[in-house]
Amino acid sequence: MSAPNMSIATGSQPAEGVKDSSLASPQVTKKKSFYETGSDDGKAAFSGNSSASEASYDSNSSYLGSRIDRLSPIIDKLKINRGHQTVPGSFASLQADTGEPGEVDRKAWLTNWVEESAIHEHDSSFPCSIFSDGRSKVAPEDSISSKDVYREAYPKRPEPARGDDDNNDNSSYLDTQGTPKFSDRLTQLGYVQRLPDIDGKRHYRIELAIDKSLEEDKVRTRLMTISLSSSRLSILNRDGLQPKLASDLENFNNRLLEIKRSPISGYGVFAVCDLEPYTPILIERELFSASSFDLYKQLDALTEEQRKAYHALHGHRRTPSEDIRAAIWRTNRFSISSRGSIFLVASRFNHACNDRNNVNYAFDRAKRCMAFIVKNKVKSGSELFIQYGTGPSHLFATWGFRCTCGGCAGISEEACNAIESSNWEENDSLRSW
Ligand SMILES: C[S@@+](CC[C@H](N)C(=O)[O-])C[C@H]1O[C@@H](n2cnc3c(N)ncnc32)[C@H](O)[C@@H]1O
Repeated sequence: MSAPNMSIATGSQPAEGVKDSSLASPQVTKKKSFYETGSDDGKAAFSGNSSASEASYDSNSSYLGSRIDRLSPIIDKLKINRGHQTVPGSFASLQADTGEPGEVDRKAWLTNWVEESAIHEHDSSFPCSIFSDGRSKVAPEDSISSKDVYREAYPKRPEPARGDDDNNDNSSYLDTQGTPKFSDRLTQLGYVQRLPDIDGKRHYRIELAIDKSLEEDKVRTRLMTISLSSSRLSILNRDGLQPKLASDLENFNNRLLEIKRSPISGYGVFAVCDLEPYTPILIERELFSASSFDLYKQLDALTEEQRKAYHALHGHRRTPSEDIRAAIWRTNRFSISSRGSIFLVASRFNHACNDRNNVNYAFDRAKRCMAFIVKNKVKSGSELFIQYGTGPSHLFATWGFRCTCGGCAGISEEACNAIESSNWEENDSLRSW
């Protein structure tokens, strides 16, 4: 669809504050700089001399309340994109035929460059959103997109302009019940400010308020990005050990999985309902991460309750004299950047070889949490397995157990003896992920 009268904010003029009356609160009682309400991240994002960052707003506004982390000033990045003719991804734009700012805000949306055309800036530059991590472009997987903002701003897509047949499809915005898809998305339109016309075209500054919880809502790993608000999970152990978790660990149940005794060995993790492929079943923050050099220091830093939970984990001693604290760490750690991280619930996953393991996992470095998803359909009551190592010999040499998963041939007595007599060569393999 082309938008012949669309114009993009240049941001070349300083923002004077919130001009728009419906996106920001009409009753501006207190003007406040974004520096005051943003998180540290948000502050960093505004460390440049963007005039937009000086914008004032009503901190009590439902749109720009304290949940808002930062605005995305359009202006700085114009220089970066100067001279380019196209940019992939989304950017802020305005719908055609807007009038006064009051009208503009209702029609403003983020639009996708690939899908829709827009009029370039007079200097061929493009407005972009700025993220606190310094990116200027909106990646396809970012939650900030035309549809997000659009959905936030409008429960229903407005009627297309007369004669604009291309614009008649709500399917990407609304689900079969007519309610917005992804309504959990939290991107919000900040405000729109009319600037002086340039070359007879209307010009606006558009600022996007990105809800702080937008980033917090996502768990990003190399396998998947999970939107917490649309998942049935929250990050377990996010703020330290949950009360009662140490004592309840052995009965843990998050309505997708539970810990209980396993026919394979000790405790295991089991599906409590039928699970579809790729269902996230557990997102758990690490209890701590350690190397063999600072393990005891990390353990000393745990609370009493955390330590109790740690000591309840299974620990395989390689020698009778091995310190049980080290044995527990070696038995349960997940390898992350050459350190070993402990996850209390995830420590109960048993291993299965070959196709028997049905759970994948990957780490979100920013949030320090491991996300587990099922690989294939899993029946309620089935045991959930991850893969620790490459086969029975490796498992025995590294963790000292003989695999009984049923998915492999196991390991013979002779092979075990051979490994044992090789003097338990120091094998520091970690479970990889
Ligand atoms: C990280 S723990 C897993 C949970 C453990 N079953 C428990 O009770 O806490 C690893 C230990 O579980 C046992 N285990 C895990 N997978 C196994 C398998 N496939 N066959 C036999 N034992 C297994 C071994 O004793 C291993 O050292």
